[in-house]
Amino acid sequence: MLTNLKVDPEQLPKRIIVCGDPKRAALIASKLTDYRSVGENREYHSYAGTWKGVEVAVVSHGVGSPGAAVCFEELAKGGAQVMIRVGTAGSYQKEITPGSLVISSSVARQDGLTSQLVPAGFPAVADRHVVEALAQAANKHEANLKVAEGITLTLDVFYNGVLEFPHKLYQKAGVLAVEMENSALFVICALRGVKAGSILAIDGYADADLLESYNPHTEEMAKAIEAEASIALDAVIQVEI
Ligand SMILES: O=P(O)(O)O[C@H]1O[C@H](CO)[C@@H](O)[C@H]1O
Ligand SMILES: O=c1cc[nH]c(=O)[nH]1
Repeated sequence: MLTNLKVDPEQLPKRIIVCGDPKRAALIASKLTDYRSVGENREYHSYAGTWKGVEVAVVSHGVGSPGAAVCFEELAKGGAQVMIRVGTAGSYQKEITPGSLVISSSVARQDGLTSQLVPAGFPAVADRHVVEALAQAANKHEANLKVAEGITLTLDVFYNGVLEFPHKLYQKAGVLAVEMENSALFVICALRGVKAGSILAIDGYADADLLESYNPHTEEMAKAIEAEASIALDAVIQVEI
């Protein structure tokens, strides 16, 4: 039994969609045929079912890299071979508009978790086959969906304190968007031999005052999350394992 997930590895498919919000996990799982809960503990809600005839799991990992890392490590221990994160992120670039999607090809590691796992020079990169599968699945999705691909940032901070966020630097460097768990996903999957990728729905501009403006509960976001979920499910069954 996986200790924190409380999932029996025998019940865990090798192709897994991960996402922060347990309610999003339930929503994605509801798209599967014969979906069932295979475990529930803390923020970790796990489901299994089939997508187009292939066994897939959907697991929530909560907010922030440390808690998410526990989830990713246990999934790897449980036999995961592909993990795709279906997340949300704030945009750094004017043309990456709210409601659009970003496929993260690699991550700038500004989280505390991975710096306690690997040296500073260790890269956080998605598996190229997963990136390709996501790009192809996105291409086949509805024509007017905006999808970009590139470098994203993982931070630990969501609401600011007294220090400046590094937003302007990363914006200048061409980073597309910021979120809070991809660094942990890409590093842990690289260490454990799991193919990883991530697709993110953009919920606004990250350099706005989030305490005032953050609202991921809009119809536009529901549509974007629905689209990224279908794209990720199509991609996760395409990758060779
Ligand atoms: O929507 P999820 O997948 O949780 O991703 C983003 O949303 C949360 C912040 O609200 C953080 O977990 C961030 O990474
Ligand atoms: O980490 C996150 C997630 C969504 N939106 C943001 O601005 N930041």
